[in-house]
Amino acid sequence: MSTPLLELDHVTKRFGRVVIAEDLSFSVGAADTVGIVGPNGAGKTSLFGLISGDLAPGAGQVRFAGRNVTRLDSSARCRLGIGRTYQVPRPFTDMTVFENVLVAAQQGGGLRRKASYAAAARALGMTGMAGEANVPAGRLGLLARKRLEIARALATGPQLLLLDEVAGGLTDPEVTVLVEIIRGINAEGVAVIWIEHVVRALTSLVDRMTCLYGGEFIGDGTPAQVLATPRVREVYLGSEIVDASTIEAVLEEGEGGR
Ligand SMILES: Nc1ncnc2c1ncn2[C@@H]1O[C@H](COP(=O)(O)OP(=O)(O)OP(=O)(O)O)[C@@H](O)[C@H]1O
Repeated sequence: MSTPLLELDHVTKRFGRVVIAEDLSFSVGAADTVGIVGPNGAGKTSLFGLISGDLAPGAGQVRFAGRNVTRLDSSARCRLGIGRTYQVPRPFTDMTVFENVLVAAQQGGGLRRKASYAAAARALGMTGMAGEANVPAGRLGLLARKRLEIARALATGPQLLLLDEVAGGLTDPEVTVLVEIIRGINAEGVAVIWIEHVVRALTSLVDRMTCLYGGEFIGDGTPAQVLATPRVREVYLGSEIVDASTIEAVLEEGEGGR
């Protein structure tokens, strides 16, 4: 079997008494699509921090493309091919869309002038933002801001793209647009790990789903398998984020809801 693109090996992280990651082991292959669900405070964004290098684990190892990256910071990991979006995007609002993406290609991806322009243009093309290249980022609507956030991550040239709740706040048709953009990125060979509360968006894309709760995985399998897991249903029951009827509807639509 080929080496997975990403491997977490018994990773643990605590902030004082708060357990963020408890002995997590997890692997993702090249071009895989993995969805991560879990209630608020489950440790999902922190998991991204551990993968991207924004957080250092207390114990365990993170490997990327067969290399131990545990001690590398986020900029070094980004240059190796781990790109991420943030739950609260912070574009440079006075800069144009193109300039924002160019900065990501140069600062995040470490690309030089000509290559950075090409990467920025490609990222805008893949996210459907080419027509807004000269618009100041501060003037964008919500969907365009989400596209820009993805374009910024894409411009760094990732082999692995971490998406943190990019569908939040969008209408159903907008979510569909976003899913198609992500599908297109994945079709280019980029592995995607997507944290999302909008379960329907996830189930329309991912092959595999995991559920995080209290810093532990309580489900890992196809979306239908995970959503049918009693423990997963239990933690979501009464949740305002994903109600039981949404899970039922996804399950009724069949394996993965696709
Ligand atoms: N720097 C920090 N110091 C202390 N506690 C932290 C820190 N960062 C996160 N936490 C705590 O760790 C837990 C997990 O947070 P995290 O943001 O990873 O959860 P999440 O699953 O992404 O939640 P949400 O769905 O609300 O975004 C929370 O209890 C949070 O308050």
